[in-house]
Parts: sequence; structure tokens; C-alpha cells
Amino acid sequence: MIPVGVAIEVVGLVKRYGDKPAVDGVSLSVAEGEAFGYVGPNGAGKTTTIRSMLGLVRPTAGTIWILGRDVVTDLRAVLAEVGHLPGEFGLWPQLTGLECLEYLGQLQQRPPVRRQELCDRLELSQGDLRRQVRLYSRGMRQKIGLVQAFQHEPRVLILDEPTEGLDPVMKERFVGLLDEHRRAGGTIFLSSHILSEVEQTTERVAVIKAGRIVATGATRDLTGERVRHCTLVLKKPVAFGEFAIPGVSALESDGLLHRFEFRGDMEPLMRRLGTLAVQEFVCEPEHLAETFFDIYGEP
Ligand SMILES: Nc1ncnc2c1ncn2[C@@H]1O[C@H](COP(=O)(O)OP(=O)(O)OP(=O)(O)O)[C@@H](O)[C@H]1O
Repeated sequence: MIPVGVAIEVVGLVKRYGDKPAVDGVSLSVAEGEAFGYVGPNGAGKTTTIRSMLGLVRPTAGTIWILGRDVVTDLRAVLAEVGHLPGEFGLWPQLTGLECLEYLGQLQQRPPVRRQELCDRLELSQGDLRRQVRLYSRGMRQKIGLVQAFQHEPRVLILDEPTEGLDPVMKERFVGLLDEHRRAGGTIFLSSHILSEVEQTTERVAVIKAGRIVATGATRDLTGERVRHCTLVLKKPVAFGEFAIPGVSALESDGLLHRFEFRGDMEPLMRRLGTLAVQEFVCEPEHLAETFFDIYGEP
């Protein structure tokens, strides 16, 4: 029995191709209204997990429930509640954009109440929608993928590399769509290798490697106590020792230019800076990417 308030529950998922496990005992739980990130290197098993969630591959072992329904035995009902954007989204080249949206809409079994609004926001014109998708750019195909995923107002969004091929303006609009979905109480499961995107849009994250989850937690906690990389340029030189402030480490300084790492409460540092002739101060938080590579021991 799945507890009330759980949108996605995966228990002991295994998927083998021949002898090789693509997913090797994944369990995870996503609450309704939560935005959950799923990250990992190439070939880790992200797409296989998602394809299992959508009934596109049959698990070797394990069970997946979405909104309390078993995906294997109750797939039609599950798909009516889910907006899905597969990785490497394929369309039918001879169909127009509009025909693709209509066909995919029929599979969703719910009216595409947001289609027009979404096309407007993602700048797919009526002219674009009347053209065959074989004439579309990569980004235009991805926009069709996003429109079909959101068009029927699903309760759960399952998105595999959703911003592939989108330009920065369209990426921002996509982030806006995710925000609205969350504010309306919707659930998001987002797989991406763009870690800044996962940081910006999710509150919890699982890291998968070689088919197994190796870390999971609040997205902000996964970075631990955040290290900030600071660069300070002064108008008048100040001695190296002047920066013996709690939280400062790895200081490099030539008197005018100071580079250092900072952890913890910024107030003492800011008070100290207030007494100096500062030309420029830049302070950037460590990103999830750095934690992620720590986990893998990669650069
Ligand atoms: N249909 C298939 N037949 C055989 N092996 C497969 C099949 N699909 C996936 N695999 C293998 O399963 C493993 C996991 O693949 P998957 O596509 O799930 O990884 P991923 O994390 O989504 O990777 P990427 O970030 O590169 O998209 C890989 O080793 C892949 O080669």
C-alpha cells in the first residue's frame, strides 16, 4: 500500500539487458508537489529508470507506483496523469507539428487545454505548426516535446534532459513553466546532466552511478556547507595577514588582488570589507557540479 501524498514510488527496480544490469536495485520516493532531480554520468541508468516508469520497458524486478497506481498493471490510468518528455524525443517526420501534438494528445486521453498558450510562450507560430517536423530545427522539435508534456495539465511531469537543444531564452521560459507547475501543486521528476538546471529547479536529488543510487538528499545539502570562491580587488594594498577572518582559507594575495575560499557566516567578512577601499568583490557559491564530481572522483 502506497502512503497518501506519494507521487512516485520505486521499489527495488532492476532492469537487465542480457546479463548486464542497466538499473540494479533502485528505490526512491517522490512526494506529491515535490521537484526531484535525477543525475548521473552517461550510461548510469537514468533513461532506463524513466522508461520503466512510463511502461516503455518492462522491469526485470521491482515495482513502480505513480499516484498510487502500479505502472505495469494500470498503465493507461497512469499515463492520463503524467506528462512525459523522453530523452532524444522522436517525432514522425512526415507529420506537421500540429498533427504530432494531436496524435500525442489522443494518447494522453485528456483535453490539451494549455496547447495554444504553451505554443505562444515557446514561440511556435501557427506557420511553424503547419510545417512538417522533418523541416524543424532541433530546438523546435524539443519545443513540441515540451508542449505535449504540459498540454493536458498533468499532475506529474517526468522529464528526461528537457532543455536539450533549447536556447537560453527558451530555457528560462521552461524554468518558468516548471515553477508554475510546482505552485499549482504538481510533481516533477527531472533527469539532467546540466547540474545548474537541477540546482535551479529541484529541491531533492538522487545521484545514480552504474545502475545504483550512490547519494540522495536535499539538493542544497548535497553541496554540504557551501564553499564560496571569492575574488577581491582593492584600490590600496593591504597585507596578507589582514585577512585572518573566520571562514577564509586558501588565500592567495599580492596586496591588491586577493583570492580566497570562504565558508560560513559572511557578516564578519562584509564588516571587514566595509573598512577597506574595495574596487571589486566577486563571491560565487560552489555548484552541485563540484559535489557531483567529488562523488565520482572526476575533475
Ligand atoms: N535497449 C538496450 N539494450 C541494451 N543495453 C541498453 C539498452 N538501453 C540501455 N542500455 C544500457 O544500459 C545502461 C544504462 O543506459 P541508460 O540509457 O539508462 O543511461 P543514462 O544514464 O540515461 O545515460 P545517458 O546520460 O548517456 O543518456 C547503459 O550501459 C546502456 O548501454
